[in-house]
Amino acid sequence: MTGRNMSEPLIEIEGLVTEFRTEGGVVRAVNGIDFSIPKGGTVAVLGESGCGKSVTGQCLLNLVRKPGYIASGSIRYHGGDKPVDITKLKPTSEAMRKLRGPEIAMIFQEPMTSFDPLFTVGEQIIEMLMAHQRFPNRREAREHAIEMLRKVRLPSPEIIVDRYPHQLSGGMRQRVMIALALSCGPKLLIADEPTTALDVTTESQILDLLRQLQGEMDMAMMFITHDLAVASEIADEVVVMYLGYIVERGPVAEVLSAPQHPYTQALLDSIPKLTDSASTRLNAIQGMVPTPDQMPSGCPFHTRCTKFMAGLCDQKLPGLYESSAGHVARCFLADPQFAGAAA
Ligand SMILES: Nc1ncnc2c1ncn2[C@@H]1O[C@H](COP(=O)(O)OP(=O)(O)OP(=O)(O)O)[C@@H](O)[C@H]1O
Repeated sequence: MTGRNMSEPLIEIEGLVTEFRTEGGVVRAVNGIDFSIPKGGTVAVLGESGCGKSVTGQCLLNLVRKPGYIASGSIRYHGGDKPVDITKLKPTSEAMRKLRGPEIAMIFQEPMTSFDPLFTVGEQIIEMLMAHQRFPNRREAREHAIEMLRKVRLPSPEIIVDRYPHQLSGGMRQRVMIALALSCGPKLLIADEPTTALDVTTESQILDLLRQLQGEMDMAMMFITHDLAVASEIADEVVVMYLGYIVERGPVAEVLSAPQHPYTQALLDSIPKLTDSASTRLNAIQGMVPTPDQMPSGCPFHTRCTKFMAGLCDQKLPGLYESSAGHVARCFLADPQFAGAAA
């Protein structure tokens, strides 16, 4: 995190709703979410599979594929001369192409999806740089490509630049994908589970690398993960999603030390602690995330919640209640008025 003013937003998401048309009808994958990503800061978007994290990332790049679409809400980007609402741009427009890549880049769990197997990694970085007119000729673009490979701490970048993706190990490919994503100097990097497929040592090296590059390049990050430990390592703020809703949001230290939502508490209980003995059983969250076409009434989490209150949680959707500055949770138990009445 750089020393800049954390209140200066790079991205402001307001009331974002994303739907998919399916045979069974319209389902909502993202359900009216609001959050900001500060310039130079890192926000982790956390939740189990199917909670809407990746779709949120796709919305920021205006890349939601049919049968999906952004139904309402706004995503304001403040990285240029004047703010632009990404949801108002056509996905194929010139304006969107200028944002996607050079301003907002994305990395994924599986680097091979980012590469064309028929071209060397160097050629692919050079293509990206030439497409966005970053260099007058390919020779200078190649120099920059080698520089980027060096920046992601790859050994012998002058050799790796001429390698094909399949000639590299998983960890190396991940570094090359980061080099490709960062080659145009984006102001925001969306990282969608980039370390999930890696072993623990490589994961920790890639997280360190991302943190260092973020500081060097003064870049914001939206880090999508199902892993609370990873979120705690990398993020300043955390947004916890469940079935397309934000159920808790706040500074990472606050959310982890004083989680307000039973879902966040359950996620915390399900990760191993250093003090656990080898025989300690982890408390997996009971049941599974329902699909959005089977959205429970009331609170989306009530069907799995250990603190479920019949007649309330299954009837009414809780609002977002603030427990401390900037820390909110969508649970009646976090409502100071409710807590006061129950006491
Ligand atoms: N192509 C699609 N067609 C229909 N529904 C979709 C499609 N893509 C996503 N969805 C819906 O959006 C929901 C959220 O998906 P999303 O990929 O954002 O979840 P996620 O939290 O990122 O989980 P994962 O880590 O498994 O990707 C899914 O449960 C699904 O109902």
